Amino acid sequence: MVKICGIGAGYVGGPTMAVIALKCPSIEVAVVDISHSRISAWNSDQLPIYEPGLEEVVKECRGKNLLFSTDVEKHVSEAEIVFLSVNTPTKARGLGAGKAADLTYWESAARMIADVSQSNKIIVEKSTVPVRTAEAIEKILAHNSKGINYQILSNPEFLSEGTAIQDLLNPDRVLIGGKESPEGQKAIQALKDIYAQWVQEDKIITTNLWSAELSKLADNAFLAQRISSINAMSALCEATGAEVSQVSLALSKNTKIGSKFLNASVGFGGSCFQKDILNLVYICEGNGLSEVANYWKQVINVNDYQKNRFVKRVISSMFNTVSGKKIAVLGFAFKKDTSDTRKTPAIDVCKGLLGDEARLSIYDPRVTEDQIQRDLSTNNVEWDHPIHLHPLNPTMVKQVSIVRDAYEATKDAHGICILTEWDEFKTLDYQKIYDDMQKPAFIFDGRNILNVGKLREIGFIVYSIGKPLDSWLKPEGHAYSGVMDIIP
Ligand SMILES: NC(=O)c1ccc[n+]([C@@H]2O[C@H](COP(=O)([O-])OP(=O)(O)OC[C@H]3O[C@@H](n4cnc5c(N)ncnc54)[C@H](O)[C@@H]3O)[C@@H](O)[C@H]2O)c1
Ligand SMILES: O=c1ccn([C@@H]2O[C@H](COP(=O)(O)OP(=O)(O)O[C@H]3O[C@H](CO)[C@@H](O)[C@H](O)[C@H]3O)[C@@H](O)[C@H]2O)c(=O)[nH]1
Repeated sequence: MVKICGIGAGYVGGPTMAVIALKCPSIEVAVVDISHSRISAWNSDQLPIYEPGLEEVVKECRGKNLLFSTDVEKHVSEAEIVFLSVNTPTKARGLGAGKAADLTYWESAARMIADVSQSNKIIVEKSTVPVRTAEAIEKILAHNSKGINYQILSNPEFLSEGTAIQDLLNPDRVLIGGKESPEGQKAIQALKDIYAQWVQEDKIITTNLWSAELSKLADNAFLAQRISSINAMSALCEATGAEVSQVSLALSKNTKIGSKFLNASVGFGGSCFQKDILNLVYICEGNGLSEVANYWKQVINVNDYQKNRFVKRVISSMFNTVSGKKIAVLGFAFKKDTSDTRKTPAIDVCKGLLGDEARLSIYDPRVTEDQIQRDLSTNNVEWDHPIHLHPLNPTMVKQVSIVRDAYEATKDAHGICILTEWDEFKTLDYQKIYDDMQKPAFIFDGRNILNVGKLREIGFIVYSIGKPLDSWLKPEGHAYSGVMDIIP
């Protein structure tokens, strides 16, 4: 039986390797991680991450051709192909801090591979890495090769959280970058053979290493750029009386533009977009391309502007202060159908409201109390490191209570902020919620999921991103005096 090993049992490594095991019963798949808690969760009924369909895939394969282990060295040494899916967060300190990718986890995995290998291996970069990282890993491996031949491939992952299993089972494309040498081509073919078990051949694209590495950064930059573009339009809609969902609809019918990633929101979140764009900016700067760097940096600036704008809107609408007022926060995950909170806009919005001394009552159907408290008490640069590497016992944020349902969160509240588009928020009994709130009762819909007309009929004062303003709310230019930016 062919043995493969996935290093890193996170959001990418876990689901990706599980789907390979499902689709390739003749391959033995070991998923390894340095985190004991993560591995024991993968071996339990409570998987460490929530993804629709994941549990079924894991249950189908675990104990047959899929195993999870902390014995990293054993499984790496036995494998013919090693997939690297370790985290590559933004560097927090030193050269390139705040922009460059932190390759500490990546490098330590590469050194470990060099130490324990006794046979030829194909090393597959699944993590998102700066362009030319394959060169660095090759240097580490070559320095300690003991005559072993390593072929490095770049095979970036394009899954989205919340739809990871669907995306893995039915990808738009699989991208494999490798060397043009005969050995490189042979390695590409070996990886192609795995994907070909369930992906149509014409969807498997092969390129050189650097194109594959850069394509992943470009992909995320283009997606995030669309969201910042529509979010920028949402501000203009509010100023002019246009409605952003109507503008999106009109744009989406242009086949040259297409319909996806045109939902205006409180801002994009997730572990990838900001980190990968910052990395791209850093690489551009390093290559002397300051205009290109500034172009992409603007995508993040608009995202920060959108989050700031939202907080200022809440505070200015509520008589320029939320001090001591109860604000219900519905949704904390960075998008629906995931428990992931990395870089969720909810963190910045909540911190902004806390900065004005609001009392927050937060409800999210999937995110734990402990996670929310950690996120609100941890400083920004540590967010995208894995949870189990965060400091223990963070200081609890006192003005925050985390509750078990939306009705409890909104009871006696002065205002509601919708920060994640969970389906259940669309069907709440808003009449009951209104009756139980302080008056005037405000709703700030950061995801445009609610029926504004119906809410106004009930009596709410409503703000919905990019929609015509309630007569109560002032146009933007006049609304924000005296309220500081939450994200400098
Ligand atoms: N999350 C996504 O949706 C997504 C999608 C596509 C690509 N990516 C990229 O994939 C990579 C992984 O992302 P993730 O979200 O799965 O991260 P994650 O933090 O969920 O998982 C990474 C895991 O790697 C483990 N790890 C770190 N160093 C290790 C080592 N030396 N040996 C063994 N295990 C080690 C960590 O303990 C952690 O469990 C990143 O580069 C990310 O940019 C993520
Ligand atoms: O029209 C939209 C679409 C998304 N979002 C927000 O953008 C963020 C990212 O969403 P999404 O891209 O769906 O989720 P991710 O799991 O972060 O997936 C992105 O990041 C992954 C990691 O690199 C890539 O693999 C995927 O292709 C890429 O879509 C979330 O906060 C969404 O709410 C919007 O505000 N408006």
